[in-house]
Amino acid sequence: MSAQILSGKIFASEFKEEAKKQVLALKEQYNITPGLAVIIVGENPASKVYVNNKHRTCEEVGIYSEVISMPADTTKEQLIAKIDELNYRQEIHGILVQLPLPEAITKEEADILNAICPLKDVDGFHPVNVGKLMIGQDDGMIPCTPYGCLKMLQSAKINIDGAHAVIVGRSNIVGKPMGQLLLAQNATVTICHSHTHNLKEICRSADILVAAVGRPHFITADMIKPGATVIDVGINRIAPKKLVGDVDFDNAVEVAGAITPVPGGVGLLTIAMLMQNTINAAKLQLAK
Ligand SMILES: Nc1nc(=O)c2c([nH]1)NC[C@@H]1CN(c3ccc(C(=O)N[C@@H](CCC(=O)O)C(=O)O)cc3)C=[N+]21
Ligand SMILES: [Mg+2]
Repeated sequence: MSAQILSGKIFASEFKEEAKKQVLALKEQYNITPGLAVIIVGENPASKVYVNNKHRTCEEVGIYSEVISMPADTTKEQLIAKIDELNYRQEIHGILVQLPLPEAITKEEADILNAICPLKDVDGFHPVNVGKLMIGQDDGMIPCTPYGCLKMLQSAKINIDGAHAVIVGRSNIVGKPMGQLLLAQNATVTICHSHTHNLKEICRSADILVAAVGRPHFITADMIKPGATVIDVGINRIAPKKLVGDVDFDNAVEVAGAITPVPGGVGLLTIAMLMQNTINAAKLQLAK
């Protein structure tokens, strides 16, 4: 039997509808429009596509959005000065610095992201928000991709409590926060990576398998337990117009119980949750 396809398009439109309602309610009750500022440094073509998608989605949901383009030779100090300006602007509730940064300032990434006020950190990358997620304090920002994956699992009524969740990949953006979120929902969590022994056997014991490796077709059908839920977080551009995930979808779909496609999967959820985080940020700032 072929797996249920977990369509990012359908879940994202559900989450965006929820976001729209909250935007209207904020307007009605407090006369506030959530505002998002996205900073893009340099000329990365993929980044431009993503930033445009974010801007368009803001319009769709009713969020005010500003895209701030800075030249590739922007210094760390100039970028932090811009972030600081946005930290102080009341109508901006969320700040996102699009990654990757140009090579010249890649090494300063931590200092740059730490300059964002944690209350406006809609990526959830600031150490304060990472810490809040770790200790289960629910007034922080949750990174958009894992947040979207969790919301999708809940919306699809896939059991998390007591399930074995195996995450392949230990990045700060996906693997680690995904593990914390699933743990908070009472999953038994295993995080695997490039040094893991017996990867295939561990993956095969997963009820929920999250692939966030960054290698095309890394997860093959023989690594999947029949009936398992497979979430593919990979976005690998293997040709100018050809995007594939980390999962060998065509074969995996015959084994899994439910599976996300690429494209049309988790990427769309990521943007939808950025909308939700901007709204959450506006609500948090209202309370302060
Ligand atoms: N500070 C920061 N925050 C991010 O959240 C962030 C970032 N930097 N840098 C790059 C990654 C990547 N990312 C994606 C967002 C949407 C899609 C998406 O919408 N994908 C669609 C279409 C993709 C396409 O066709 O190009 C899909 O999968 O169907 C993908 C990837 C956010 N990122
Ligand atoms: Mg099947």
